[in-house]
Amino acid sequence: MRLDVVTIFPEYLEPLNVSLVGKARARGRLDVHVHDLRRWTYDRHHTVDDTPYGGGPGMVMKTEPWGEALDEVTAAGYEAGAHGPVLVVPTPSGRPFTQEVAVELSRRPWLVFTPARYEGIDRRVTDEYATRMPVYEVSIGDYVLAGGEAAVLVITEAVARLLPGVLGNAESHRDDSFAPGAMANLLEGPVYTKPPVWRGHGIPDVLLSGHHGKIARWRRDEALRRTARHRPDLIERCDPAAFDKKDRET
Ligand SMILES: N#Cc1c(-c2ccc3ccn(Cc4ccc(CN5CCCCC5)cc4)c3c2)n[nH]c1N
Repeated sequence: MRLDVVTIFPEYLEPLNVSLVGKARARGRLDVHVHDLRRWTYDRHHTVDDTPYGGGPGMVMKTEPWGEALDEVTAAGYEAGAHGPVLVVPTPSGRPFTQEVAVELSRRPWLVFTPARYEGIDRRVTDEYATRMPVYEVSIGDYVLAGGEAAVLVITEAVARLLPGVLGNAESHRDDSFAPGAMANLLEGPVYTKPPVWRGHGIPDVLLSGHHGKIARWRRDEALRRTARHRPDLIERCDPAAFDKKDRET
Protein backbone atom coordinates (compact mmCIF):
# COMPACT_ATOMS: atom_id res chain seq x y z
CA MET A 1 0.00 0.00 0.00
CA ARG A 2 1.13 3.49 -0.88
CA LEU A 3 0.24 6.43 1.35
CA ASP A 4 0.67 10.08 0.40
CA VAL A 5 0.03 12.82 2.96
CA VAL A 6 -0.14 16.51 2.01
CA THR A 7 0.04 18.81 5.07
CA ILE A 8 1.34 22.16 6.33
CA PHE A 9 2.77 20.31 9.34
CA PRO A 10 4.92 17.46 7.90
CA GLU A 11 6.65 17.08 11.26
CA TYR A 12 3.27 16.09 12.76
CA LEU A 13 3.53 12.87 10.74
CA GLU A 14 6.88 11.83 12.28
CA PRO A 15 5.09 9.08 14.30
CA LEU A 16 4.60 7.27 10.98
CA ASN A 17 8.28 6.37 11.27
CA VAL A 18 7.92 4.40 14.51
CA SER A 19 6.18 1.36 15.98
CA LEU A 20 3.69 -0.67 13.94
CA VAL A 21 3.55 1.70 10.95
CA GLY A 22 7.32 2.21 11.04
CA LYS A 23 7.85 -1.56 11.00
CA ALA A 24 5.35 -1.99 8.16
CA ARG A 25 7.35 0.57 6.16
CA ALA A 26 10.64 -1.19 6.97
CA ARG A 27 9.10 -4.48 5.79
CA GLY A 28 7.94 -2.87 2.57
CA ARG A 29 4.24 -3.30 3.43
CA LEU A 30 3.71 0.46 3.40
CA ASP A 31 5.28 3.11 1.16
CA VAL A 32 4.69 6.47 2.86
CA HIS A 33 5.35 9.90 1.31
CA VAL A 34 4.74 13.09 3.31
CA HIS A 35 4.58 16.39 1.38
CA ASP A 36 4.65 19.99 2.67
CA LEU A 37 1.73 21.87 1.06
CA ARG A 38 3.74 25.10 1.21
CA ARG A 39 5.98 23.63 -1.53
CA TRP A 40 3.18 24.65 -3.87
CA THR A 41 2.99 28.30 -2.76
CA TYR A 42 4.99 31.06 -4.44
CA ASP A 43 4.48 34.18 -2.34
CA ARG A 44 6.86 35.40 0.34
CA HIS A 45 4.61 34.17 3.16
CA HIS A 46 3.77 30.82 1.57
CA THR A 47 0.08 31.63 1.92
CA VAL A 48 -2.31 28.67 2.00
CA ASP A 49 -5.47 30.31 3.37
CA ASP A 50 -7.85 33.21 2.81
CA THR A 51 -11.08 34.65 4.26
CA PRO A 52 -14.30 32.66 3.70
CA TYR A 53 -16.79 33.78 1.03
CA GLY A 54 -20.05 34.64 2.79
CA GLY A 55 -18.18 35.69 5.95
CA GLY A 56 -17.92 33.61 9.13
CA PRO A 57 -15.16 32.73 11.57
CA GLY A 58 -11.61 31.70 10.69
CA MET A 59 -9.90 31.14 7.35
CA VAL A 60 -10.35 28.65 4.51
CA MET A 61 -7.54 26.76 2.75
CA LYS A 62 -7.11 27.93 -0.82
CA THR A 63 -7.72 25.80 -3.92
CA GLU A 64 -4.54 26.54 -5.86
CA PRO A 65 -1.87 25.07 -3.54
CA TRP A 66 -3.99 21.95 -2.98
CA GLY A 67 -4.73 21.53 -6.67
CA GLU A 68 -1.10 21.80 -7.68
CA ALA A 69 0.02 19.57 -4.80
CA LEU A 70 -2.49 16.80 -5.50
CA ASP A 71 -1.83 16.91 -9.25
CA GLU A 72 1.90 16.47 -8.66
CA VAL A 73 1.55 13.90 -5.86
CA THR A 74 -0.87 11.72 -7.82
CA ALA A 75 1.23 12.00 -10.98
CA ALA A 76 4.31 10.91 -9.00
CA GLY A 77 2.40 7.98 -7.56
CA TYR A 78 1.27 6.81 -10.98
CA GLU A 79 4.82 7.29 -12.24
CA ALA A 80 6.02 5.04 -9.41
CA GLY A 81 3.57 2.35 -10.51
CA ALA A 82 0.79 2.96 -7.98
CA HIS A 83 -2.83 2.71 -9.10
CA GLY A 84 -6.36 3.22 -7.83
CA PRO A 85 -5.84 6.24 -5.55
CA VAL A 86 -8.48 7.12 -2.95
CA LEU A 87 -8.63 10.62 -1.47
CA VAL A 88 -9.06 10.50 2.33
CA VAL A 89 -10.22 13.81 3.78
CA PRO A 90 -10.37 14.04 7.59
CA THR A 91 -13.13 16.48 8.56
CA PRO A 92 -15.40 17.00 11.59
CA SER A 93 -18.36 16.76 9.20
CA GLY A 94 -17.31 13.44 7.69
CA ARG A 95 -18.64 9.88 7.83
CA PRO A 96 -17.68 8.24 11.15
CA PHE A 97 -14.37 6.41 10.78
CA THR A 98 -15.16 2.89 12.00
CA GLN A 99 -13.49 -0.50 11.80
CA GLU A 100 -15.67 -1.15 8.76
CA VAL A 101 -14.18 1.92 7.03
CA ALA A 102 -10.70 0.83 8.13
CA VAL A 103 -11.28 -2.55 6.46
CA GLU A 104 -12.53 -0.85 3.28
CA LEU A 105 -9.47 1.41 3.15
CA SER A 106 -7.08 -1.47 3.93
CA ARG A 107 -8.22 -3.12 0.69
CA ARG A 108 -7.17 -0.11 -1.39
CA PRO A 109 -3.69 0.04 -2.96
CA TRP A 110 -3.15 3.81 -2.50
CA LEU A 111 -4.48 6.37 -0.02
CA VAL A 112 -3.91 10.12 -0.51
CA PHE A 113 -4.56 12.00 2.76
CA THR A 114 -5.39 15.73 2.81
CA PRO A 115 -5.35 16.80 6.46
CA ALA A 116 -6.42 20.45 6.52
CA ARG A 117 -6.17 23.20 9.09
CA TYR A 118 -8.10 26.47 9.68
CA GLU A 119 -11.80 25.87 8.84
CA GLY A 120 -11.03 23.28 6.20
CA ILE A 121 -10.33 23.19 2.45
CA ASP A 122 -12.30 25.07 -0.23
CA ARG A 123 -15.03 22.57 -1.29
CA ARG A 124 -14.02 22.84 -4.94
CA VAL A 125 -10.86 20.81 -4.26
CA THR A 126 -12.75 17.67 -3.19
CA ASP A 127 -15.32 18.33 -5.94
CA GLU A 128 -12.49 18.38 -8.50
CA TYR A 129 -10.80 15.21 -7.26
CA ALA A 130 -14.09 13.36 -6.87
CA THR A 131 -14.17 13.41 -10.69
CA ARG A 132 -10.95 11.34 -10.72
CA MET A 133 -11.08 9.03 -7.68
CA PRO A 134 -13.23 7.91 -4.72
CA VAL A 135 -13.26 10.47 -1.92
CA TYR A 136 -13.68 9.37 1.70
CA GLU A 137 -14.59 12.30 3.98
CA VAL A 138 -14.22 10.82 7.47
CA SER A 139 -14.37 11.95 11.08
CA ILE A 140 -12.51 10.08 13.83
CA GLY A 141 -14.91 11.14 16.55
CA ASP A 142 -17.47 13.53 17.96
CA TYR A 143 -15.02 16.14 19.22
CA VAL A 144 -13.34 19.08 17.53
CA LEU A 145 -9.64 19.05 16.64
CA ALA A 146 -7.58 21.93 15.25
CA GLY A 147 -6.71 20.02 12.09
CA GLY A 148 -6.66 16.66 10.35
CA GLU A 149 -3.10 15.40 11.02
CA ALA A 150 -4.01 13.50 14.22
CA ALA A 151 -6.79 11.81 12.24
CA VAL A 152 -4.26 10.71 9.60
CA LEU A 153 -2.19 9.03 12.33
CA VAL A 154 -5.27 7.28 13.73
CA ILE A 155 -6.58 6.15 10.34
CA THR A 156 -3.13 5.00 9.17
CA GLU A 157 -2.58 2.87 12.27
CA ALA A 158 -6.07 1.33 12.10
CA VAL A 159 -5.55 0.49 8.40
CA ALA A 160 -1.91 -0.62 8.64
CA ARG A 161 -2.62 -3.23 11.34
CA LEU A 162 -5.08 -4.89 8.94
CA LEU A 163 -2.50 -5.30 6.17
CA PRO A 164 -1.17 -8.84 5.70
CA GLY A 165 2.10 -9.47 7.54
CA VAL A 166 1.97 -6.29 9.63
CA LEU A 167 0.59 -7.60 12.93
CA GLY A 168 2.97 -10.13 14.57
CA ASN A 169 0.12 -12.46 15.47
CA ALA A 170 -1.97 -12.85 12.31
CA GLU A 171 -4.88 -13.75 14.54
CA SER A 172 -4.75 -10.54 16.57
CA HIS A 173 -7.16 -8.39 14.59
CA ARG A 174 -9.47 -11.41 14.09
CA ASP A 175 -10.74 -10.88 17.66
CA ASP A 176 -10.92 -7.10 17.45
CA SER A 177 -13.95 -5.54 19.06
CA PHE A 178 -15.46 -4.79 15.69
CA ALA A 179 -14.15 -7.68 13.58
CA PRO A 180 -16.75 -10.13 12.17
CA GLY A 181 -17.64 -13.18 14.26
CA ALA A 182 -19.24 -13.90 17.63
CA MET A 183 -17.27 -11.11 19.32
CA ALA A 184 -18.20 -8.64 16.60
CA ASN A 185 -19.41 -5.32 18.02
CA LEU A 186 -18.31 -6.22 21.54
CA LEU A 187 -15.71 -4.28 23.50
CA GLU A 188 -12.70 -6.29 24.65
CA GLY A 189 -12.89 -7.73 28.16
CA PRO A 190 -10.04 -7.43 30.72
CA VAL A 191 -6.61 -8.92 29.99
CA TYR A 192 -4.00 -10.25 32.46
CA THR A 193 -0.39 -11.42 32.44
CA LYS A 194 2.27 -12.51 34.95
CA PRO A 195 2.82 -12.17 37.89
CA PRO A 196 -0.15 -14.25 39.13
CA VAL A 197 -0.57 -11.95 42.14
CA TRP A 198 0.28 -8.24 42.13
CA ARG A 199 -0.25 -6.05 45.22
CA GLY A 200 -2.81 -8.56 46.44
CA HIS A 201 -4.69 -8.65 43.12
CA GLY A 202 -5.01 -12.18 41.71
CA ILE A 203 -6.12 -13.59 38.33
CA PRO A 204 -9.65 -14.94 37.58
CA ASP A 205 -9.40 -18.71 38.27
CA VAL A 206 -10.91 -19.64 34.90
CA LEU A 207 -7.89 -18.12 33.10
CA LEU A 208 -5.61 -20.52 34.98
CA SER A 209 -7.89 -23.53 34.34
CA GLY A 210 -6.51 -24.46 30.93
CA HIS A 211 -10.12 -25.14 29.82
CA HIS A 212 -10.28 -23.27 26.50
CA GLY A 213 -14.05 -23.53 26.21
CA LYS A 214 -14.65 -22.05 29.64
CA ILE A 215 -12.03 -19.36 29.03
CA ALA A 216 -13.63 -18.38 25.72
CA ARG A 217 -17.07 -18.22 27.36
CA TRP A 218 -15.72 -16.17 30.29
CA ARG A 219 -14.08 -13.72 27.89
CA ARG A 220 -17.29 -13.38 25.90
CA ASP A 221 -19.33 -12.80 29.07
CA GLU A 222 -16.83 -10.17 30.27
CA ALA A 223 -16.97 -8.49 26.86
CA LEU A 224 -20.78 -8.46 27.03
CA ARG A 225 -20.63 -6.99 30.56
CA ARG A 226 -18.19 -4.24 29.52
CA THR A 227 -20.14 -3.48 26.35
CA ALA A 228 -23.43 -3.25 28.26
CA ARG A 229 -21.78 -0.79 30.65
CA HIS A 230 -19.85 1.41 28.16
CA ARG A 231 -21.61 0.90 24.78
CA PRO A 232 -25.17 -0.42 25.27
CA ASP A 233 -25.89 0.77 21.73
CA LEU A 234 -23.62 -2.00 20.40
CA ILE A 235 -25.50 -4.76 22.23
CA GLU A 236 -28.42 -4.51 19.80
CA ARG A 237 -26.03 -5.23 16.91
CA CYS A 238 -24.86 -8.50 18.44
CA ASP A 239 -26.04 -11.71 16.82
CA PRO A 240 -27.19 -14.12 19.60
CA ALA A 241 -27.06 -16.99 17.09
CA ALA A 242 -23.32 -16.40 16.73
CA PHE A 243 -22.97 -16.87 20.50
CA ASP A 244 -24.94 -20.13 20.45
CA LYS A 245 -22.77 -21.38 17.57
CA LYS A 246 -19.61 -20.39 19.46
CA ASP A 247 -20.87 -22.14 22.60
CA ARG A 248 -21.53 -25.32 20.64
CA GLU A 249 -17.98 -25.15 19.18
CA THR A 250 -16.21 -24.69 22.52
N1 LIG B 1 -11.23 13.79 11.31
C1 LIG B 1 -11.50 14.65 12.04
C2 LIG B 1 -11.86 15.65 12.99
C3 LIG B 1 -11.59 17.02 13.04
C4 LIG B 1 -10.91 17.89 12.06
C5 LIG B 1 -10.39 17.36 10.87
C6 LIG B 1 -9.83 18.19 9.93
C7 LIG B 1 -9.79 19.56 10.17
C8 LIG B 1 -9.33 20.67 9.42
C9 LIG B 1 -9.54 21.82 10.18
N2 LIG B 1 -10.12 21.44 11.34
C10 LIG B 1 -10.52 22.38 12.40
C11 LIG B 1 -11.99 22.61 12.32
C12 LIG B 1 -12.72 22.57 13.47
C13 LIG B 1 -14.10 22.82 13.43
C14 LIG B 1 -14.72 23.12 12.24
C15 LIG B 1 -16.23 23.44 12.19
N3 LIG B 1 -16.42 24.90 12.10
C16 LIG B 1 -16.29 25.47 13.44
C17 LIG B 1 -16.57 26.98 13.44
C18 LIG B 1 -17.94 27.27 12.84
C19 LIG B 1 -18.04 26.67 11.45
C20 LIG B 1 -17.75 25.16 11.53
C21 LIG B 1 -14.00 23.15 11.08
C22 LIG B 1 -12.60 22.87 11.12
C23 LIG B 1 -10.28 20.09 11.37
C24 LIG B 1 -10.85 19.27 12.32
N4 LIG B 1 -12.12 17.50 14.18
N5 LIG B 1 -12.71 16.48 14.84
C25 LIG B 1 -12.58 15.35 14.15
N6 LIG B 1 -13.06 14.11 14.52
